[in-house]
Amino acid sequence: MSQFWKPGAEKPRLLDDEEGGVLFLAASASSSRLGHSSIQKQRQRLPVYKYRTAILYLVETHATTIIVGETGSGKTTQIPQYLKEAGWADGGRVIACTQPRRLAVQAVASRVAEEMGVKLGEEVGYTIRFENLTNTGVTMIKFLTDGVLLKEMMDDPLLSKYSVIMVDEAHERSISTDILLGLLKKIQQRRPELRLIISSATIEAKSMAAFFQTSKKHRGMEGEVLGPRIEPAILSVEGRGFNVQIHYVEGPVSNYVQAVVSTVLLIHDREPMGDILVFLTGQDDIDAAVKLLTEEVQNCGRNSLGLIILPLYSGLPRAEQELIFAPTPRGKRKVVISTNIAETSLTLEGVVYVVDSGFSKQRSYNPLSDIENLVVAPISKASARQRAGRAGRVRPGKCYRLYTEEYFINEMSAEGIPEMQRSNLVSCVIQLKALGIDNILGFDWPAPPSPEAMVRALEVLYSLGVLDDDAKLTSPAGFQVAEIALDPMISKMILSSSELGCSEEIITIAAVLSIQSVWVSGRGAQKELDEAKLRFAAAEGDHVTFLNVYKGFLQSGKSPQWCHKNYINYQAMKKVIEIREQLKRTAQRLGIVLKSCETDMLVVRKAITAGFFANACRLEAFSHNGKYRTIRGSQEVYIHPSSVLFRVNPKWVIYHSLVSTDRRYMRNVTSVEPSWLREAAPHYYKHQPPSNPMLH
Ligand SMILES: Nc1ncnc2c1ncn2[C@@H]1O[C@H](COP(=O)(O)OP(=O)(O)OP(=O)(O)O)[C@@H](O)[C@H]1O
Repeated sequence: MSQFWKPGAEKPRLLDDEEGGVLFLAASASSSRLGHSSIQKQRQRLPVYKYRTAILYLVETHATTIIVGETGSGKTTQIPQYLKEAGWADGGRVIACTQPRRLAVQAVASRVAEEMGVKLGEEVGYTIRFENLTNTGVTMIKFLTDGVLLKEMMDDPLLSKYSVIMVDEAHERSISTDILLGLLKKIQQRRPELRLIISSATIEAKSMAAFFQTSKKHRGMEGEVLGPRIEPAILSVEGRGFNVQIHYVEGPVSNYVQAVVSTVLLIHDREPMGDILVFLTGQDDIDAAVKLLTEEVQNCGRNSLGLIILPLYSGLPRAEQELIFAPTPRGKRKVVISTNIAETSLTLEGVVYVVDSGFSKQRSYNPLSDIENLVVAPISKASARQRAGRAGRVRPGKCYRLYTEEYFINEMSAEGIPEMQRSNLVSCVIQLKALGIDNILGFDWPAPPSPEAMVRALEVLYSLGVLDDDAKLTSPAGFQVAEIALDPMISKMILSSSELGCSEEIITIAAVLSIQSVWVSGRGAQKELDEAKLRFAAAEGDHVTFLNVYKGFLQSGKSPQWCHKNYINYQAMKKVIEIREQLKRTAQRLGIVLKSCETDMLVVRKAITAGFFANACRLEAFSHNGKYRTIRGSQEVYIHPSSVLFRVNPKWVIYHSLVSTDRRYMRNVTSVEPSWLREAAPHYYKHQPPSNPMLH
């Protein structure tokens, strides 16, 4: 291992072997078996405990408190409890703590309930989309995603039941977090008694403080200043849990999936027991790594029984995701191979080793071409630290970075670019409109998006019939699209399917589009996979092919063997069923009639066009290599090799998303008629007169 790996120069800041040993022993038993007094002792050992009084004082006296503390210092699990102990949840008030990700919401809520010795869903609860485990009048601490808190604002614009709102992991700067920060600043001006805590491991505290600095004081009848101090307080929590030794590769890695597999095997062969958490980019990488690792373990005659290999990504069914929390059986080692969904707030008790590929899938958006891509891109130092922080939470750990130390120091950016500035803003604008924010261009953002991106979003929403001439939500379509709370293009497709009589089919398609892929993307079986796809392939394209796969899955009695035989990802299909059920409930709530069009795929394609007309492309005349151009923006794009329309190259297509590798590829493609585009969005294509060759 020493030839490949070089220990990092960074010195451990807190390493107390004796204490580590004690905690290790305690935590190696499942924490549910820990006594209450043990848990209380653990709580008091966390670095944040020393700051309890300071935190409570600052929250009492300041409208906004910014807390910066190393990962594992105890911010997420402890601060809400301190607030509750200090009375902030008295009188029916609620303390909210937001997280960017659902998995973290559930995990942290159940940990805090356990620490408080209460049943989850009572004093401590959580809400994520489609799932509310709280008890009104009883729940005092509520964990929720920032997206859910935004949704709550639709019914209660001032979030009046909350006394303190803690926006956790603010450094992630997801679109929802940024919208939330902007809106909370507004709410504070109307509700001086509301307290905000912005917490993160690495946040740029000064710029965040500048954002929350407001000159507007709350004054009483006599002009006296009322309420807490309006300039934000900044508190830095020193110290972290346990030491994490960082190792870097000596030279750049050419294939990170392969490198991940070799590193896991090396750890398994040479390092003492302890689970491994690997960070890769997405489902395809993860599936490939799981397959490769399983084969390696079997082929090399290693003790395969010793390794439990678990994938983790958002497209996995809940039950599968939760396997990562199960205690590792004695004598075995768990390897969790994950996207960045496990990057923040999660504590996996057994994890001692982290392997960091240095990459993640990130959105990138060019407002001039109006093209949004999902690209595999290098992570920031902030992310790298979060990833390393998943080890060393209940005992010392090691992190293996698949990049060089020089790269980390000199080339990796300190923070990621806020999602707001690298995304298509269609969903963001609709959310703000639904919350009654009319002057979107003048909204006070923590990091303003480009005006071009805003204008593009307004234009698409207008063409989708979601906004009217005054840029207000239309009724009922605009409000319904906002209520469905998916990508507005998908929501519009669902609404149109109701009129076209194919909502059953379109809801299935919407569910499939919400996961990364229904196919097994293993290595070395491309030919078999292609053959399997042919069995389901529909001439109309990928969307109708998904309907064939779904039908086949139901006819097989949802059989895992059938999936295996047909190179279909069984877990993904279970997730499709799960999401489909949720969408059905939403559709019913909105009064959408669930109806099947049976075999009439023309209406299905029309409904898809009604949502995705903005993603239309035309095959270039005389193109022999399948080159398409987008209608708006005239960008060069190609059909992705995974599409059933690859090499078929119909003249007109629409796509669901783009990925960039050597070229820009369209994923999930369906052939359409140009006349449907004009029908679906006359405004959007109004600059493309009938005489324009692009629309013929
Ligand atoms: N489920 C759990 N099982 C065992 N210990 C846990 C669990 N959850 C939290 N802890 C302990 O509490 C510590 C603090 O966790 P917490 O999530 O509050 O930290 P944090 O400062 O918010 O870190 P991060 O920024 O990484 O979320 C962990 O390092 C760990 O020691």
